[in-house]
Amino acid sequence: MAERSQFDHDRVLAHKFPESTYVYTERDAAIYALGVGACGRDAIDADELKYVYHENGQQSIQVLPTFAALLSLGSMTNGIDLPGLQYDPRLLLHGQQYIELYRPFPSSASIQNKVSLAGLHDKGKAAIVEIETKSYEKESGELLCMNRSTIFLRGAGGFSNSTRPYSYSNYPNNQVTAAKIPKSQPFAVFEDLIQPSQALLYRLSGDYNPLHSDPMIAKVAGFSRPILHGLCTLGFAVRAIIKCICRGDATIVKNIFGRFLLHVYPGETLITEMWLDGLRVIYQAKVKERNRAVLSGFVGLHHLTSSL
Ligand SMILES: CCCCCCC[C@@H](O)CC(=O)SCCNC(=O)CCNC(=O)[C@H](O)C(C)(C)COP(=O)(O)OP(=O)(O)OC[C@H]1O[C@@H](n2cnc3c(N)ncnc32)[C@H](O)[C@@H]1OP(=O)(O)O
Repeated sequence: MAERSQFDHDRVLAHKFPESTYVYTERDAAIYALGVGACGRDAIDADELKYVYHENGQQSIQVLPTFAALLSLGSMTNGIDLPGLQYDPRLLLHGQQYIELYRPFPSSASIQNKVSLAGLHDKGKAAIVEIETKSYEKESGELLCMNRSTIFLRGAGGFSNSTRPYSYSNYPNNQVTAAKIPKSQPFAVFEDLIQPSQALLYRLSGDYNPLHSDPMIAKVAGFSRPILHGLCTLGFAVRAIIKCICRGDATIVKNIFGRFLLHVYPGETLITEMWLDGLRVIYQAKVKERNRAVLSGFVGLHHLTSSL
């Protein structure tokens, strides 16, 4: 545990994160799409070929909305650097991700990321850090998306007074809350196999955390073998929602929230259950083999498709 004397609330809140740049091309968007299982069951999938190939003579490939999460990764590849917060990077887990999309992504772009601290919480056994990243297209200066990434640092809690554990956040509590899963039958269910090599493919999109590829590191972190990236699981679940609820039209996705409840092993089967609640899709993803929920959240839509 970090020593209490090292924690200085004012210093932490005054901390400035460096801006980061992220440049991507169509190739990156296609590798990402394959990494989250697009066309994984059917190489000519009518809803998904457009994410990996210039189908029907289209000028550029389309970009999945969850690609937005990669933009926030750039600011964290060297770890989370907060004054007074010490943690073992091998025990880091991704806790939650919230994404707001302001317009569809171009198939290639140069992005400027502005990064800030959105939250910090002392949970005793763990510290929770929330990082907000606003991503602007360099050429137009337009804001493309906002990501809020919640990082769960096991063993790094206890840095504040235990009778009044430190908790700070700079956004409304009701903006992102764990989704309440309805008791009713889901509106739609989608089953997908996560290939045994999925994490090895997904990491090529920029998250090279060895927790997802190195058996020894995975053991140190408490897992029997390397686990799947949380954002890969999120990509699978949102792709299922785009297929089943958006009828393949990803442009109607407005925002995305997911809480990672439990790790996923590559090679497992993911079942995504979806419920419609107005313009919000509540979802839960379960691992079939262990019958355990691993991810839950919501996807907000601009409108419903006419065929629903
Ligand atoms: C783009 C940005 C990228 C960022 C870098 C990411 C790098 C990646 O390479 C890393 C990954 O992808 S890791 C893989 C994905 N994540 C996971 O597999 C984690 C799955 N979840 C768990 O194991 C547990 O929920 C666990 C361990 C997280 C929590 O379980 P418990 O220890 O049992 O916690 P619990 O006692 O239930 O709760 C303690 C307090 O913590 C809050 N909390 C719990 N789960 C949370 C979660 N997932 N996210 C945020 N907060 C969470 C609880 O609310 C509780 O607080 P309180 O007592 O105030 O209610």
